[in-house]
Amino acid sequence: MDVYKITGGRELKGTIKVSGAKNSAVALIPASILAGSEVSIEGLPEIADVFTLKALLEEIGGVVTFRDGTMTIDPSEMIAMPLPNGNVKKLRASYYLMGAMLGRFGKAVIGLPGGCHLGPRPIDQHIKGFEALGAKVTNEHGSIYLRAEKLRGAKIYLDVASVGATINIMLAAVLAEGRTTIENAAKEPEIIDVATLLSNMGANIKGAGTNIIRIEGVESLSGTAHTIIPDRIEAGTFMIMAAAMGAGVTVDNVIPFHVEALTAKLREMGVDVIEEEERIVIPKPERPLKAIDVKTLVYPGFATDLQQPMTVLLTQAEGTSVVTDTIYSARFKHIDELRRMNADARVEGSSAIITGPLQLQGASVRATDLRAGAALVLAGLIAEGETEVQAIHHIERGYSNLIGKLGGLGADIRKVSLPEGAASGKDGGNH
Ligand SMILES: CC(=O)N[C@H]1[C@@H](OP(=O)(O)OP(=O)(O)OC[C@H]2O[C@@H](n3ccc(=O)[nH]c3=O)[C@H](O)[C@@H]2O)O[C@H](CO)[C@@H](O)[C@@H]1O
Ligand SMILES: C=C(OP(=O)(O)O)C(=O)O
Repeated sequence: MDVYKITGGRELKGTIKVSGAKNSAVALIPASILAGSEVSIEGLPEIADVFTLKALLEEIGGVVTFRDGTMTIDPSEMIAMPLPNGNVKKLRASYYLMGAMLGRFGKAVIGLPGGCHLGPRPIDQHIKGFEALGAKVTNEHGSIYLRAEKLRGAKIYLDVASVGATINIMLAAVLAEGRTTIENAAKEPEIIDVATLLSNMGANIKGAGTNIIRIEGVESLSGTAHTIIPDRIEAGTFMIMAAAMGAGVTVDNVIPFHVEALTAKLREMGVDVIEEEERIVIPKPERPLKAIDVKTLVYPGFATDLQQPMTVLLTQAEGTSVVTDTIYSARFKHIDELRRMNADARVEGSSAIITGPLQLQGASVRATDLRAGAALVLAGLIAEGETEVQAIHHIERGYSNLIGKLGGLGADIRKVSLPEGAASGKDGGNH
């Protein structure tokens, strides 16, 4: 079993480079299924979710290479192979295979997806969209079966502005006959990135990034080359780490506009955030930081994916902070682990209440999901003594070379392989 061991208390200093966006990557790779010829995507992060999607494309007959962050995918020999089990269960975003395979083949069988356990993660809006386009959708023995004689454009109103449903409906609609309108569409930057790839493949999409997306179906799509956007959540994680332990940190390869909600909140805490064209500089913050309230919202609001690392930073702020997650109200499993590390934090309904500042203490803790893992790494960087973070497979689904990147800033963090059952104190099992 692999764990991260962190000796806390070291200042972070220097430049840290952000990788390509996980939440774009996991949609761009399935989007390649729709092309008639080779697609290449540059700047992909080397994370478990990307390797799993590569394996899934190979399972359906894709010829895929992945070197130095560039994936080339030849989709021409792909077939509508059912994918009820195995790799599809390893990530939430395997649900994008539904839209892409339905669009290309008029059918798909995809096992219900995995991903982080953040409470219920329904896909009813995806299904509503597929049905509106003319697909018959059934759930048989834990797999979603999608079949369509012919997909026809439709007007679809999303009851919730879901990123996943917006992208999945775009994937299914680009080759459908006629016009599709997605109303109350989500506006996240990853949606624009996917629409850009599809447009460069020959799709006709207007309005991505606004709440109404219009798609005119086309006959066919062809291969293209695309460079992925930077990961705003990874960038935000590093900004929060810099606010907590930085002595002058530059976060490189970030679109400052994408992290504005976080920037505003850090400034409210008293952290100086300097925005440059593709970089953000955080000089050593003055102490004490101020307590603040945070509410997660759909983009451009404060991202739910940054809520967990933010709660750790707030243990270092003076006063009481309230963090409310309106997207995933149960995304607080890391709070119990933080309490083990001496944090004064508790959960009430969909909020975490944190009082600081308190000296965190190293402990053996377990990542319950991806961003909980990043939060615990941050807690380890702050804490006095050694912290062992278990279940790091969650972290490696979404952060590329985290150890190397933080080590480059001066953190004392290493990955250690322990014999099964040898982790300190707690069990390290999978969920
Ligand atoms: C709005 C938001 O912050 N979305 C984030 C969420 O997206 P993720 O794709 O997980 O979630 P969605 O944006 O699809 O869903 C947002 C909300 O709508 C609900 N829902 C979704 C689909 C559906 O069919 N029915 C339904 O009720 C969800 O339960 C959730 O409360 O996590 C992703 C990865 O962590 C992030 O990239 C997204 O930015
Ligand atoms: C929860 C996340 O990932 P996923 O939706 O892929 O589980 C995340 O990116 O924070």
